[in-house]
Amino acid sequence: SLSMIQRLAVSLRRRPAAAPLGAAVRCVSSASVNVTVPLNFWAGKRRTSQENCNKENVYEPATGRILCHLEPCGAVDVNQAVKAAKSAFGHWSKMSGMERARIMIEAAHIIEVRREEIAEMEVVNNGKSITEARLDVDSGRLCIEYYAGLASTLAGQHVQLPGGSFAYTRREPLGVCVGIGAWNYPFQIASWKSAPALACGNSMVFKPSPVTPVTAVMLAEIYTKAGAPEGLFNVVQGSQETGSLLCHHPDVAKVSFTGSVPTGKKIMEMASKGVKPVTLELGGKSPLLIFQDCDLENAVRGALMANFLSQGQVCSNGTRVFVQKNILPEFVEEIVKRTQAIEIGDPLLESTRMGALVSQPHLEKVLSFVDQAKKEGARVLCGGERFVPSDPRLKGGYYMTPCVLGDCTDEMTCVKEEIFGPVMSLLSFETEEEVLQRANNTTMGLAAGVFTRDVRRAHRVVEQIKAGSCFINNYNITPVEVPFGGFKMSGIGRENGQVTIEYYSQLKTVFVEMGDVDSLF
Ligand SMILES: NC(=O)c1ccc[n+]([C@@H]2O[C@H](COP(=O)([O-])OP(=O)(O)OC[C@H]3O[C@@H](n4cnc5c(N)ncnc54)[C@H](O)[C@@H]3O)[C@@H](O)[C@H]2O)c1
Ligand SMILES: C[N+](C)(C)CCCC=O
Repeated sequence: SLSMIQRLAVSLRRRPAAAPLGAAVRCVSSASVNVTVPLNFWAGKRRTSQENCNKENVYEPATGRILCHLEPCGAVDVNQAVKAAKSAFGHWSKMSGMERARIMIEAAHIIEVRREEIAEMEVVNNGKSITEARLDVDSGRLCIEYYAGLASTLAGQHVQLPGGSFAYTRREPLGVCVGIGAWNYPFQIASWKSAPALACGNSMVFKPSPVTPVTAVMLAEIYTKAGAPEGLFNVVQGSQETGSLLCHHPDVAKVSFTGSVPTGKKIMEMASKGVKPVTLELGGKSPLLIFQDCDLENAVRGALMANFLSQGQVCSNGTRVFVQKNILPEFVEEIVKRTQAIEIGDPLLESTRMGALVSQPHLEKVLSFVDQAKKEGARVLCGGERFVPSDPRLKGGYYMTPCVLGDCTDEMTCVKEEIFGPVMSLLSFETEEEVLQRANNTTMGLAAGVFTRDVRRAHRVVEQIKAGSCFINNYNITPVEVPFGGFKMSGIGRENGQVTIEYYSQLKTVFVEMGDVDSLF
């Protein structure tokens, strides 16, 4: 039961703290870190590529400096990683759920001990604030703890058949699973994918985004240190070519992908060649519905959480903020005031609430969405401009001021397309029926939010919203105990929650005959 595993978790916590691993970096500051260790990892060790690849620059978003070089994996490296995962699968899949749980709980414990170090590296590689990075690390750890708890509960069913015969089902792992991640939550995504996969007895080869390759390798080291068999969790670096090699590999049983809709379609197409199941966690353009009977203070807080976490680079963001006409002026005044007060700057400072966007090209893309919105008639109520911090070390960083766009209409590009930056679009509405129709008028369906004090309205509205995660009087919380994933083009399958066990395992039915074969021949 869960309580038994919780007791196990507590008993492991009482053990002495794990010693920091080799590549530990403490107390970093922006512009001070250079990552020189190899970033590929298979069969229990960090590895340099065995191929003559062209190294790619990886940047520190806060400063624009080169942080490290990435060696993309080609076919030889990918084969090595998959071979290691296949070998580890043989051993891991034979272990009991309790045995697997023990190692996963130990990994969670090491993450807890190394929380600050992992969070700092996430900041240095991604640009988000240290405050948020700590929460991401916690979410990764909690996910591993949660699935450790479920590992020992995996079970089949016994079915009585006539004449004393019976059948039973076995819940079995799939084999080598591939995880492919986006750059916005590098450590959290690697944890959210590996935790259910490993709990079910699978092994994994994970490919992070080439923009943020650093922290997934730390997770690989942690699993190894926790006692996982060599090859259980491997990391191969690279872009499309590496991802494509993984999806097509004959020894890969499943692909779990987090990223954009266009790439998700390609992943599905590649996986279909081998009839491999896919989990797709894709983009969104989610609506946030603010009714006049809401608690306005909470609605403003919700809208800020729905738009500005991680510099607005969040798949589930509620970027289409529909506000009921009567409260629009009051809402605008408050949201603009609070948005202008967001502290932008060095993401490693405790006071910073908004760090740097992930890359120079991405910053330019987001700013061009703001320009386009202006051309199409939206009014910039605040922000939407490049920001240069006063600290000379940060002058080359990728900062912008968070933006609120007023006078938006449903046809504008800023309202139709995922911007993936700190840009909130405000839309006015009059009736519940009208706003529901407009909210659902999108090809995406990842999330949605509603702020109202009317409990009946709240449930009536979420029932009609076509989205995988609906928030009532809150936004962008993702406890690992509940499923997360999209409707429509926002994805297939779910991450987190008990249901994800089904996406990383398969049922075998065994028929047992207790009498003679009743042959027709
Ligand atoms: N639903 C979710 O849970 C979730 C979470 C985070 C991000 N996202 C989405 O991710 C997007 C932003 O992330 P991104 O820019 O890294 O996305 P992306 O689609 O460009 O890349 C995602 C990953 O796919 C890899 N990739 C790209 N082309 C590939 C190919 N042909 N074959 C195999 N792999 C390939 C990339 O190297 C990267 O690792 C946004 O649309 C966002 O909404 C969704
Ligand atoms: C933890 N958040 C902020 C809800 C992010 C979920 C993952 C999507 O990008």
